[in-house]
Parts: sequence; structure tokens; C-alpha cells
Amino acid sequence: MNIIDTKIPELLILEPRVFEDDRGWFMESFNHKSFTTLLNERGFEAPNFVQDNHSSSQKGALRGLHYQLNPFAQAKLVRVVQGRAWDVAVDIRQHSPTFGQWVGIELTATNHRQFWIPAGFAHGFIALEDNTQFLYKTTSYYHKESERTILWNDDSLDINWPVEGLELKLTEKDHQGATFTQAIEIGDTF
Ligand SMILES: Cc1cn([C@H]2C[C@H](O)[C@@H](COP(=O)(O)OP(=O)(O)O[C@H]3O[C@@H](C)C(=O)[C@@H](O)[C@H]3O)O2)c(=O)[nH]c1=O
Repeated sequence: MNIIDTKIPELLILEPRVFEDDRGWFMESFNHKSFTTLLNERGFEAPNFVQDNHSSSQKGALRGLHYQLNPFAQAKLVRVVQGRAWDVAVDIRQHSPTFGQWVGIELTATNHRQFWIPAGFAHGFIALEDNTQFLYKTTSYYHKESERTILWNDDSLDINWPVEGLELKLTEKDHQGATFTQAIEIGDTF
């Protein structure tokens, strides 16, 4: 597996080894031991995943920026198995040197990339193709009351979403997300 560091040390891009042959290809999409080792080697604690999620999105569907508050905060290991998505994680840990910064990467069915997003980050993505299948593991169960949304296009975050030419599709909840400043003021950060 190839690991790519990002400008935020806790956010990692994983590229599993893909074995190709006449039949197609094979890869280990998750291996507890190697995942634990790679996080421990970087001084991070290994997670315990409890839930697997799968969503299907039409082109232009934008989900986020979502997170759950403690004690239900979730770390996520995300990937795309069909189609293409642009995925973003925003550091909302108040005492972090990268507080308010974000990392965005393209996840596709063919680049097999996975994005490791620890707790303390808000997360969102936009589907760049119809029928984009998005899979992710989480370290905490879904807890509706703890769920929060920050506005995807918050001015102060200045996220460079690749939205040109796309007809955006958002839920009412996501249209009405809090600004980053509001989230900080009401204590909905980490
Ligand atoms: C996330 C989630 C939703 N649901 C239900 C609630 C709701 O009726 C329906 C759709 O929920 P949402 O609109 O919140 O789904 P969605 O917008 O896809 O939410 C997800 O967005 C991405 C960006 C994330 O990071 C995830 O953690 C999650 O928040 O599914 C569950 O039952 N369990 C879950 O874990």
C-alpha cells in the first residue's frame, strides 16, 4: 500500500496495491493489521470501525460538510467504487495548527484511493459522475442528535469545490448548514 501525506498530517491518502491479471484485478480494501501499523508508525491511534456506509449519488450531488459531536464523533475511511467524487475534509479542531484548513482529493473507481479522516474533521463530497458509489467505514454509530452541518460554501473556509458546469443537488439540511463562525461560536467544534 502506498501512503500519501497531505498538508494536514492527520489526513492520509491510501493507495492499496492492486493485483491485475487476465480476470481483472484484486485488492485488499481494508486490512486491520496494516492500517493499525501505518497509523501507529505516524504516532496516531488506530481506530475501531463499527459501521459501514454506502451512498449512491447523481452527478452534482453535494453532501456535507458533516460531522458528529463528541461522544459520537466519527473517524471515516472513505472511497469510491463506481464513478468519481471530489472529497474534502476540514479541520475543525480548535487547538490544531491547521484549524480551518481543508484538503480535497479526487476519489474514483479507477484510482482506488482511500481517504483517512480522523474525528475532529467535517467531511463532504460532490459526485462528479452519475451513479457514484461512495463507501466508508466509521468509528462511531450514526447519532442523529449529534450530527452537525457546516455550509459547504462557507466564505471563510474558501473551499475550492469543482462545481463549474454542474447542477448542484443538496438536501435542505445541507443548504441550511451553519457558517464556520457560527459553529465555533456555539461550541460545535472540537
Ligand atoms: C449518515 C446516516 C444517515 N442515515 C439516514 C438518515 C437520513 O434519513 C438518510 C440520509 O441521511 P443524510 O442525508 O444525512 O446522508 P448523507 O448526506 O449521505 O450523510 C453523510 O454525508 C457524508 C458527507 C458524511 O460524511 C457522512 O458521515 C454522512 O453525514 O439516511 C442513517 O440511517 N444512518 C447514517 O449513518
